Amino acid sequence: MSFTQSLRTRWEHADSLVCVGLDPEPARFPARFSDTPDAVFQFCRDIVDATAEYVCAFKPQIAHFAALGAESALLRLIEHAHRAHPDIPVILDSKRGDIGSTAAHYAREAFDRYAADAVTVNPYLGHDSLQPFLDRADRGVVILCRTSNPGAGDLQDLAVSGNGGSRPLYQHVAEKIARDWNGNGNCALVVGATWPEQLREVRAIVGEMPLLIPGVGAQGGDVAAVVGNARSADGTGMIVSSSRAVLYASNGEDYMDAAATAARTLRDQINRYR
Ligand SMILES: O=C(O)c1cc(=O)[nH]c(=O)n1[C@@H]1O[C@H](COP(=O)(O)O)[C@@H](O)[C@H]1O
Repeated sequence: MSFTQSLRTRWEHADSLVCVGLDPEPARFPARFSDTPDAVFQFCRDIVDATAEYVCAFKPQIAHFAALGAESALLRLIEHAHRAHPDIPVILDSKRGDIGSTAAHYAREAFDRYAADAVTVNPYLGHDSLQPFLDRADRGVVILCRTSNPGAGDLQDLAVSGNGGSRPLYQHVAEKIARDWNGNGNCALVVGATWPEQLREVRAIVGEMPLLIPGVGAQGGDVAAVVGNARSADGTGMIVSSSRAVLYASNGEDYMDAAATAARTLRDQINRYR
């Protein structure tokens, strides 16, 4: 089943639009992991198992593993997620973007080495730089559009002209991808939860395309505004992602229960508004 199909199936069967982001920071792990050599894998595995019931996707962030030299933990974590929770797609967050010949290696890294169902990428090198990802029709290509960070507008809001008018670059990106780059139907866009107005603009441009929406929880995005502005016509269309607010809901012995409660609460909050 393709990424897009498995996402839609999971939205329906789990009745959840929540994605749990896996951003390991060992200094924030519960004390029981302090002498555990394989702490990164074990902590993330516990979070995956504790929250699986409440999510439509998992999103491991590659730098959080690579900076610790923990690529093997990332590999085993994705393997575990596929084996234990085969209906839940895994989005590798690596925000890649390079010339086509190098991009082909990044696509193999994400889809073949790590066996991710989808990957985040940066569109600013242009269409050919994403072609190796787009060609993998069964996998998802999740493309940065209007990011959640405070400086997102520095470049993404610059006015660009085309089609007889002028508009912000992120809107041009959204239209280009929806109209020209999504021939395999495997694209999704990243728009931060911290920008509800821009979410509304992007939804109006892209129709039913899935939006990955990070920025609720630790970054303070408002769930009601996100859902009101970003849901698709059928009340889905969103992968609302939270990392730290779920992972580090407790650093005590109850860390799994606390993470499960945080994921369930977010699911219920989203469902109230859609
Ligand atoms: O692509 C992403 O996932 C992403 C895009 C974006 O615009 N903003 C953003 O925060 N992210 C990622 O989403 C996660 C957010 O983590 P929390 O703020 O802890 O929920 C981090 O792993 C970020 O790298």
